[in-house]
Amino acid sequence: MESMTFVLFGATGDLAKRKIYPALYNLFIDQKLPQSISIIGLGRRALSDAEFQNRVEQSIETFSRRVEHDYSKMGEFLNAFRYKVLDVTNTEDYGKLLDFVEQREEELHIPENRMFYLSVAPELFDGIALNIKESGLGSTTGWKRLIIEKPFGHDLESARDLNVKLSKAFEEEEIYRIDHYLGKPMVQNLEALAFANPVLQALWNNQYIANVQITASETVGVEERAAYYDGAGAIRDMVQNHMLQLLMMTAMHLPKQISANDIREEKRKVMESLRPLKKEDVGLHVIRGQYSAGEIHGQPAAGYTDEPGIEASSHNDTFVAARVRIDNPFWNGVPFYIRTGKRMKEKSTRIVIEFKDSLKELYRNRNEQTEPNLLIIEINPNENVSLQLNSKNPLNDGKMEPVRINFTSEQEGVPEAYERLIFDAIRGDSTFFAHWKEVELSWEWVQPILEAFEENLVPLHLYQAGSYGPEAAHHLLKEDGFKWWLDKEALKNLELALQA
Ligand SMILES: NC(=O)C1=CN([C@@H]2O[C@H](COP(=O)(O)OP(=O)(O)OC[C@H]3O[C@@H](n4cnc5c(N)ncnc54)[C@H](OP(=O)(O)O)[C@@H]3O)[C@@H](O)[C@H]2O)C=CC1
Ligand SMILES: O=C1O[C@H](COP(=O)(O)O)[C@@H](O)[C@H](O)[C@H]1O
Repeated sequence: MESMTFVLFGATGDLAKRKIYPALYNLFIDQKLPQSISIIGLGRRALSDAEFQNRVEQSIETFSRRVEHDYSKMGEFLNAFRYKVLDVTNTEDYGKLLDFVEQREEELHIPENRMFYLSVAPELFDGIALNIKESGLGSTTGWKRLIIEKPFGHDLESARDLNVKLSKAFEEEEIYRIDHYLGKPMVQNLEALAFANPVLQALWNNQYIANVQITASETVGVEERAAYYDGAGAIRDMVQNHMLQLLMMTAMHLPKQISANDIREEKRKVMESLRPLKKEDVGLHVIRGQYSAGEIHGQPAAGYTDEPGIEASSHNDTFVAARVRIDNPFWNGVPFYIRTGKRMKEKSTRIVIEFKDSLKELYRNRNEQTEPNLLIIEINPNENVSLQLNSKNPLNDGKMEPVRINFTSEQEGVPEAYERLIFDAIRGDSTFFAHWKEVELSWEWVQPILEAFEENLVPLHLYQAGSYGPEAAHHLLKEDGFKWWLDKEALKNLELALQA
């Protein structure tokens, strides 16, 4: 792996502490960092190198999935870290930074390979990129890369504007837009599931699939992020990025080659085939919700408008469900349902693929009932793939019952999303980062929804904290003759039936 400099803007922030340092540490332990690496943390507050290294160590002790007890390893790791005060709006500071980067490159015999990680507020992204270019930090004889955090814009126009500004300093191939869902092992495994298994590959189309359901439900509420979340809502926070990325990963078709460009090309094709929504019709296909007071795991939970920092009159969406149509020959006629919400009954990110049930009538004529076959891909908190089939139970008079076959189970020591993504960026593999075209097409699809919400054209359904979201989200599927699969209660019933 090539030696490099890793420049971290926002080195004193929350994301650096909780995700980035633990990820770098685990990569180091697994020998997945370059032999020579100079890591330069930047922030406004004054810190010595020793104080900074101490903070990094504390963050690893608190947040890393593992800590090695061999202290010399920790010392070796921390030795790569230096800290510089830099106000991102002060152009002079970038000149000083360039001098320091070059000095470290010389000391450590590192070629001019420079990674710039922007872990700062999004309104600072474009200014930093421009200053990197103008200061000469970006003029390297090696490579340069930019890792950028979400959110990428606030709507279609601001995202396009940001992209134009970034592209003055970095080529598209040099920009790594993080969507941490793309770093989750089971999301990365979607590619293998659909493409490396001929049995599934043959069924991956509208001839066999009745509908696809993508759920990301959370039990947490707005927490300490009122200022950001109340202006973003579930639609910007989850749907525009994570949910549509999951949809792309599920609906894309076998590329000519398994390469970053070919996979991105297939994802782009999916987004280009999404049936656009008209602002006036958004209410027919999209459900908007907000949590009211309720109970989570037996504890009382406040309603959204009673949360600290949220106005009593807020109409912000904490829940969104939508029916998405993909107008291409593979998916014509197959609704994709997406659903995400805060303060719901359970934490569960999963994709359920419901297969067509062509034998249902045959069995119904014999007074027997079959359940549809389901492929269940659990992403978080459990990782699992299972298939639900019908089978006769010899202990129950040969009655037809659904059985589930599990293919994978939780494994110890699986790298976290940030570890995988930072590792990929270090070796220049952009497969699991969001390409600008995907981001732009996602904003294009979401834009009428933003406008319909803004103009209150879509009712805001209240749902109790600790529930499965508003009833309207269930009606959305009922209209098409379907239901949401495998909310935990349903799963429990299924297991009880199996045990009986
Ligand atoms: N935290 C999280 O879980 C997640 C965060 N993100 C994204 O990551 C990015 C960082 O978030 P987070 O770490 O939570 O933010 P924080 O507010 O915790 O940290 C912000 C960082 O930016 C630095 N900073 C602010 N202004 C300046 C300035 N003018 N010049 C130099 N440095 C500055 C701060 O340094 P100092 O205080 O020393 O000035 C601090 O290190 C954001 O884009 C956020 O949307 C994305 C997903 C999850
Ligand atoms: O990006 C975000 O994701 C988290 C949910 O992530 P997960 O990995 O726990 O599923 C969400 O809570 C947060 O609001 C959002 O910004």
